Amino acid sequence: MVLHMKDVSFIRGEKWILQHINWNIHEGENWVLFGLNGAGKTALLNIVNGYYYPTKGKVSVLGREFGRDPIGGELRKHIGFVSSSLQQKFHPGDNAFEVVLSGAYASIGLYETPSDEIREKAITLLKELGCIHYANRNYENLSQGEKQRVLIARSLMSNPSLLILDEPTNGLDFIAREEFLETIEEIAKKENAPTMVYVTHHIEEILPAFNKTLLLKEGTVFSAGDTNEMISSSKLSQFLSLDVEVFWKNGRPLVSKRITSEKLF
Ligand SMILES: Nc1ncnc2c1ncn2[C@@H]1O[C@H](COP(=O)(O)OP(=O)(O)OP(=O)(O)O)[C@@H](O)[C@H]1O
Repeated sequence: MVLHMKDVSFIRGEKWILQHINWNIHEGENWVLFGLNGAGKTALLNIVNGYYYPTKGKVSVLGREFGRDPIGGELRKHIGFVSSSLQQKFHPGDNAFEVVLSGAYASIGLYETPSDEIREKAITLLKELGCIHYANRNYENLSQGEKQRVLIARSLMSNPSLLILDEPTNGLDFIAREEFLETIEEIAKKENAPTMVYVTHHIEEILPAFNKTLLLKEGTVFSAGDTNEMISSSKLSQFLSLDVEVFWKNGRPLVSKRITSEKLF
């Protein structure tokens, strides 16, 4: 089991941000975590990463139970994390190669001297992700799309068992987004691919590899299961409290608000 959450609730101040979350992720599944702004996605990810401790309930990540086993840097080495929120954290002056190398240590910044093997691995990943030609450039000067590719290479340095992609296409233009999604699809097809969790509020980004979806609404699980059942016109209309239609093209969904015939004329 990659993730096991049983009746997890989380309070901040007076506000219950998450309530009664039950979520199991098995090996071989890739999940979309879908929810509108303020649904609690970031809070849920922070619990998975061990940054927040649940107020109630049980959480196990990669077989380690929070509260029983030590959770920290060691666990985080097995969890790849790609989020544009990470981008501001790197030290000014670090180049793309150094950012990728730091993934081997799950650290922000490079504090150890990487072995030749680690350097080779970073170079291989930079090549695979099409970023080798800007490896020596200052990370902070790269475009959003370039930065996100570098972050994926960084996240794969430690061969993670779980890869979390937190709204990874933020700030990408259409072409950069589609290229980025192709890369994710390729990672999913690899032997020993990590289990992936893709967090988004954009339905059209749901790739065929993501066979499971959790719909999170106001801090609770609205529904969870096979993606084709979750991302259907009827389910999403209930979830969004808006009459919508879902169309599938090349294994990817598109959603639009249903227009009544009265409004057409
Ligand atoms: N420290 C806090 N104290 C009080 N409320 C908080 C705190 N942190 C988050 N919240 C609230 O909890 C709710 C869930 O926030 P969260 O950031 O997890 O949502 P999200 O689904 O990631 O949203 P978005 O898509 O906008 O990033 C929001 O209403 C937010 O205002």
